[in-house]
Amino acid sequence: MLVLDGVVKSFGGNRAVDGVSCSLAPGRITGLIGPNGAGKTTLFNLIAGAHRPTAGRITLDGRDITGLPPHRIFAAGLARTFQIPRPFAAMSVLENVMLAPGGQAGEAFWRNWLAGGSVAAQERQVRESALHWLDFVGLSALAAEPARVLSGGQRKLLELARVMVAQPRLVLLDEPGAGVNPALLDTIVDRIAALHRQGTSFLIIEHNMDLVASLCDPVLVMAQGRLLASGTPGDVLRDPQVVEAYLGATA
Ligand SMILES: Nc1ncnc2c1ncn2[C@@H]1O[C@H](COP(=O)(O)OP(=O)(O)OP(=O)(O)O)[C@@H](O)[C@H]1O
Repeated sequence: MLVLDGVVKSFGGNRAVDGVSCSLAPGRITGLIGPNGAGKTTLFNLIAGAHRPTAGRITLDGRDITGLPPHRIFAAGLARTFQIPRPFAAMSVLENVMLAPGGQAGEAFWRNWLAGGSVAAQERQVRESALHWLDFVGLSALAAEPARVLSGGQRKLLELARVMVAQPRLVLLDEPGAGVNPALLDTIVDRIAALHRQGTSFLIIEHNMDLVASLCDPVLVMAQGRLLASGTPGDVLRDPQVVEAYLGATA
């Protein structure tokens, strides 16, 4: 569903992503692991349109999305969450979920997204959908609270609800397990698995190997901007090149 062909991103002389080619099959939860600075987040930024590739091509379901702005890529069915979610602290949890993604003027975005009807009817539709997804991630009881009361893990769940309102086919999650307490981590894993069963595909950057092993197959490994290995979680974690890349990065 997503194909990367020779994707490069240079920052000055530093090739943060150095010729990555791979394809993601639909219906999978693909993991993306690698030591700090390997280029994982930069690759996400390229796929989601936050950065323009220096070279290479990215296609989504056969459509060239290389260099498109984030809101166009989102509208094409690809959503992403951030490593450190920053909800609008003073707005309610529900209002945060109702916000249009990608810095769009909310009203105009949803008007294009939804078919016909009055503005009031459309707002009702977005609100109902937001409430549904809040319930799905277990945050309904906090809908009216300001987002500032949410813990790190709850903010991750809020982000998940927020992207699901537009029903993307492929979701990029940047470290869903980072800074999340063990009880909420189980909820996050369970919700991702449920969305996967309902047909959503995922690409997940994660350092928590338990999370990777329980959700992801296949797993892609990046090191120094390049794709180093891919396979089942068991295979890649046993791969001597992968072990060396991690040890080298911490040496
Ligand atoms: N906007 C930028 N300008 C300059 N250099 C950047 C920029 N973004 C990333 N880099 C560099 O690109 C390289 C890859 O960084 P990136 O954040 O993609 O790695 P990562 O694999 O996501 O790491 P982590 O696991 O620590 O999040 C690093 O050397 C980083 O310093």
